[in-house]
Amino acid sequence: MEKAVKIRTENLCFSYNGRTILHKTSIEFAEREITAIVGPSGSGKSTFLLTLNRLWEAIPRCSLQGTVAMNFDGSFHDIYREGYPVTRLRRQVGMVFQIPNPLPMSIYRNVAFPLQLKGGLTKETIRAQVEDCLRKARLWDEVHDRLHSSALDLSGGQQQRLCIARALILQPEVLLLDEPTSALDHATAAAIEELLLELKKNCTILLVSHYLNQVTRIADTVIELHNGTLVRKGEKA
Ligand SMILES: Nc1ncnc2c1ncn2[C@@H]1O[C@H](COP(=O)(O)OP(=O)(O)OP(=O)(O)O)[C@@H](O)[C@H]1O
Repeated sequence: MEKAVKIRTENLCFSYNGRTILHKTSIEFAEREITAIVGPSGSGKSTFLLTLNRLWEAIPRCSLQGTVAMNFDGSFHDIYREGYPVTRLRRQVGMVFQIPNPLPMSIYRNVAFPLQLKGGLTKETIRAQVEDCLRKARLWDEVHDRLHSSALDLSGGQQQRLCIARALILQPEVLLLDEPTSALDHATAAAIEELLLELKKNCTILLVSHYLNQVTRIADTVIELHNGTLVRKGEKA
């Protein structure tokens, strides 16, 4: 049976300062799969991820045309439709960046604050969920005795895992991961890959990766960014 579609782009075009990065990209991503996005450095993979959560809107002189629609609650929603709440989108679509971006606050608060912002939960529930996400991201053992020290003092690989934990805390339906294991040793990267395989039971995962072995190990589908357009590997742009 064909898998349901979670994300659909239609004629998606994107440019920075008049320079076209994505050109008439129409593609679908299946629900509860890991799709790897590959392609040469500088081809626009990270940019494509930004079009799926509207984060590019903070960058000056960018322009986007076309449609990005996601299936939430059984029907497709155009995420750029006037009135679609960005706050809801950010809860539904989590992201881990290529360069870790911990906030200048404690390890604990970095993971807890999206839940604190959402509100309505007891301190105990938040604490339990923070621990769960730090364990899933394979960071708990290294930080459980210094949760209230600054996240900025963590190593690059620890910061990367912290950002994975933060992305998990709201249980997003879509997870965008830009080279999430680039700063990790082999064993930790393998543990994160296992986590992604576990997460895809409930989550649609798009993974930008330069590691062919990783892509082969965990991706259900491979999409290549070629001449500004995303195509399934093996298809012609
Ligand atoms: N904020 C920005 N302003 C202007 N140009 C940008 C900006 N961010 C990225 N670009 C340009 O857009 C192009 C695509 O960049 P992007 O980071 O999306 O590529 P990528 O495929 O993810 O690269 P890599 O594999 O090296 O991470 C590059 O030429 C880059 O210089």
